[in-house]
Amino acid sequence: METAQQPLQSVVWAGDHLDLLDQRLLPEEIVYLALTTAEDVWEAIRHLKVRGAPAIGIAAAFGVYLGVREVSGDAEQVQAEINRQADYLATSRPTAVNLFWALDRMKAKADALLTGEGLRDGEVLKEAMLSEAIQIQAEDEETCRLIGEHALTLLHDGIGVLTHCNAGGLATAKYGTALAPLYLAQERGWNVKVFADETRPVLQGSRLTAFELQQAGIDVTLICDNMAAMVMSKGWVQAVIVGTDRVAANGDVANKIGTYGVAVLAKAHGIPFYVACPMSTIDLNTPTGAEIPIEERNEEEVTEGFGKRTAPRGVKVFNPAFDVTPNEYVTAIITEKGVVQAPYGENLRKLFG
Ligand SMILES: CSC[C@H]1O[C@H](OP(=O)(O)O)[C@H](O)[C@@H]1O
Repeated sequence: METAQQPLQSVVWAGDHLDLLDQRLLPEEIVYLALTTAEDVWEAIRHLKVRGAPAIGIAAAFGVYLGVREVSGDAEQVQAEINRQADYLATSRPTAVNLFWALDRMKAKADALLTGEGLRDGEVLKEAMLSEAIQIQAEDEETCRLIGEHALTLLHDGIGVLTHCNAGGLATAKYGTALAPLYLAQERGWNVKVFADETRPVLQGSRLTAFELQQAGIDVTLICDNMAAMVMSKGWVQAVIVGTDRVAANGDVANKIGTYGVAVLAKAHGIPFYVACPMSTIDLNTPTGAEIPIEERNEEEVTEGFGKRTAPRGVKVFNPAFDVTPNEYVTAIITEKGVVQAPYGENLRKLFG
């Protein structure tokens, strides 16, 4: 799926360091940071320089390699450091399961080489970690393309789509999850009108989604989060499609704060609410949304903005970065293996075979 204007890549392996697009500076500045240590990657994830569940997992995978590449010793000594670096990177953010999925995959790869193939050479193991991180990124690009193909079967030429936050190329290896079908629709010459919620308080919608889609030449209208109801009431939206950071085994969906409200509005207006995600975002080990850890972030994200303080000093602030949409509001979950509908408990388990 080649589009005229490909979205910027958020994570780029540069041969001996990681070039990472500092998404905090978008849309005004396009700045790539050269990361050389696991600490650099931890800090980039924590402070949303890189964000979006798949992109976080990809960055963390490279972070494991950056964390062990200077270590000397045999394979067992290097494996111990791999596990230590993975456990450290796992503390950067709590909600997006792709972070833990990617780190577990790096640890499992090392374990398979040592126990399965009897690897003893530490240098070979380090190179295997780099290869695995590169593989994770390459697989995510293909996964997002497939998600786009399946999602497109639910949309049509001339449709109005509303999305919340950014689940585009900036949140993944390329193409995105929720935005993937929009790029594909453009390639097919469809006329799709997108309404992008600005997504307070960090404004991923206005800063990132509106930026990505405008760069791609896709018809996007930016709205404040509190305008979604009116836009739906005017009949301008025929589908909502969002990404997610973790889908529980029963189909409850954790996503950017405000998503639950959009899902309730969609139901109230009889509009389908679709969630697009790779299987790596589906966490069968978390039974329901109640068990998904919800990250709370600094109050300054809420009280500072537009270059000045926008709230009285000392006021109490609640700043959850995510909320959970109960599965009964989810029309379908779109993955690289196809579209999943309720009953989610049974059908998500089937997805994994
Ligand atoms: C394709 S995952 C995108 C997902 O990640 C965002 O969260 P954050 O920007 O805080 O990393 C948001 O929940 C998006 O839906």
